[in-house]
Amino acid sequence: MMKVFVTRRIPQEGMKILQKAGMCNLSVWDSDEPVPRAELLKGVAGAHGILCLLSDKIDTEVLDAAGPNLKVISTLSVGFDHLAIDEIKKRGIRVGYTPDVLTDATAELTVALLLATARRLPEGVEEVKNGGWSTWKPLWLCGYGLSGSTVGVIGLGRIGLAIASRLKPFGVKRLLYTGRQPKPQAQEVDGEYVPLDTLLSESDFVVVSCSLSPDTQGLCDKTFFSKMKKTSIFINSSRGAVVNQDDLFEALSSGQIAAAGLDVTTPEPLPTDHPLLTLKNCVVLPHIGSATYSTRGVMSALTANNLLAGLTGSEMPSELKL
Ligand SMILES: O=CC(=O)O
Repeated sequence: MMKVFVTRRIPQEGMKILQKAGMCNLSVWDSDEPVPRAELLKGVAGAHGILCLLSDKIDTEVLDAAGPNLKVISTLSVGFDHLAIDEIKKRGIRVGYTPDVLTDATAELTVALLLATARRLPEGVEEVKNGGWSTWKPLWLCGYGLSGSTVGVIGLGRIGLAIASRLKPFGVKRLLYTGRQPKPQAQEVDGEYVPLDTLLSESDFVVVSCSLSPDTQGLCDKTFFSKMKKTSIFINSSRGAVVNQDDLFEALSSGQIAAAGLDVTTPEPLPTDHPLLTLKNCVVLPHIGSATYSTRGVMSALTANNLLAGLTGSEMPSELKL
């Protein structure tokens, strides 16, 4: 039997696959809350496989605690910035992740967040509840629309492209994008590859959909926001650390940009007394991009199948090329 540590309660689709395989000695941190670090270090000792989440930092200390048996780390996420990839590669450990299966759900959520932010839905809902809705007023709760607008996507990967193709039918006039290189798939959305400065100065909506890497860490800072229009909206559904949140707070409170919608923050959860939460023009969601019942079930199954393939040395449905 192979020893497997699962760092959280996960949708049953994945657990059933692991149990049915009959080859795993399963140990599960059976809670909806994250495993404490000390329990993680204890739980992985001698493990052949680790099934983890994006909230578990898998670094040298965890790899050392697991020891030489460790063959595979399978993460229930498309992002892998929580994994010490260089060290994992050096040790010959394989990594499974969950691309593609969460693209639609995450793109949908990003569009919902963009519309909610641009049309000020949370503020409107609040006004209805607190009696602020006195009558129909021509100048009240006005926001910004997509029709005739320019949208800029930073990182036109799987999710960025899915966001762009959902936004286009709202009447978007120009779709700009940046990234390491032009993408042939951009044709599907008439995307124009432009320098970042052009994207920032011409877009009415700036949507961040890139992965977190040393290149993108802190990319959205004071200089970045200073290049955006005063009427433009900033949306991030990738990773919180792409944004300098102090600079974002400044840009939002000074009127440098119109509004921001974030599905990701640093840290997560964002403390309830965080300055960003005092702003009416900032909509913050609790990292729910992939949170549909069906998507989470499919992610769970894929994570389990990746893990099993890693344990048996066979081809993984979704292996991260290291
Ligand atoms: O953020 C979510 C993921 O990486 O799957």
